[in-house]
Amino acid sequence: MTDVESSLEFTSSLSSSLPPPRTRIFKIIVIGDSGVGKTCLTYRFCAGKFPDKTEATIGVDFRERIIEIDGEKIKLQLWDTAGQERFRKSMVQHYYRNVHAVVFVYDVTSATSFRSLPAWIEECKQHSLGHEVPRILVGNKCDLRHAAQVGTDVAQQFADAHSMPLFETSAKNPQADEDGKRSNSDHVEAIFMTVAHKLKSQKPLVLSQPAGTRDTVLLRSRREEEEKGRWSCMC
Ligand SMILES: Nc1nc2c(ncn2[C@@H]2O[C@H](COP(=O)(O)OP(=O)(O)OP(=O)(O)O)[C@@H](O)[C@H]2O)c(=O)[nH]1
Repeated sequence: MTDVESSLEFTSSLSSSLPPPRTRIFKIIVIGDSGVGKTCLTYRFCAGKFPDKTEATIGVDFRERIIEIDGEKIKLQLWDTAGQERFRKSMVQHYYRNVHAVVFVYDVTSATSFRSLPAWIEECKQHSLGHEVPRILVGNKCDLRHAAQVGTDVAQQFADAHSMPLFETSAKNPQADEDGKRSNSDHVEAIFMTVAHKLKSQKPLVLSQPAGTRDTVLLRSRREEEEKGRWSCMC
């Protein structure tokens, strides 16, 4: 055996004895009034489609997706929280524990849901979520443009005032942009990928199973569960 061969053999036996790389998990909470489309947005990102039917979230639903950025697999754990006060009460403390990012959602066809945003921001503040936690603002249901009550300019002003990027999107209908290439469904992807890129530069906070082993299976089985029904928790 040559020196090169023996060194290759050594390297390969070394790498097989090293523990497999671990996947970082990031918890992202999605909040906003009831009916703005939090379930549909998270489902679209994790299951790749608009759900056939939804019901008001009770407590919280979890959805997960593993994505790869710059060669590293990271897991986004989306907490789809209940918008209705009566379904939130017992859970609120859990929502805000160890949060890595927040997605605020309003419905572009509901001025009320937009007016509620300061209250959602205040709730975050009361649970000690500082400005170091990345936050983004999402105006959903853009496929219903004709019924819009919240203009982009007003939403952008609000986003700027709170130092958040604004995305307007539709969890439902991909609509071709003027150039005919991009669509609102790309925005759903872009929204969570933007968050992921921000999180990627953070230190590992929670470690899960080795990448590419149980996580993938877990994700698949959860997707299957999504197909069958809901997977929720009221803790
Ligand atoms: N047209 C349109 N309808 C949407 C869109 N997203 C959600 N919806 C509809 O809006 C309704 C509420 O959607 P959900 O995703 O359940 O809303 P939610 O914010 O999770 O509501 P809670 O669980 O009560 O907090 C459902 O009837 C959805 O089909 C969208 O982008 N376009």
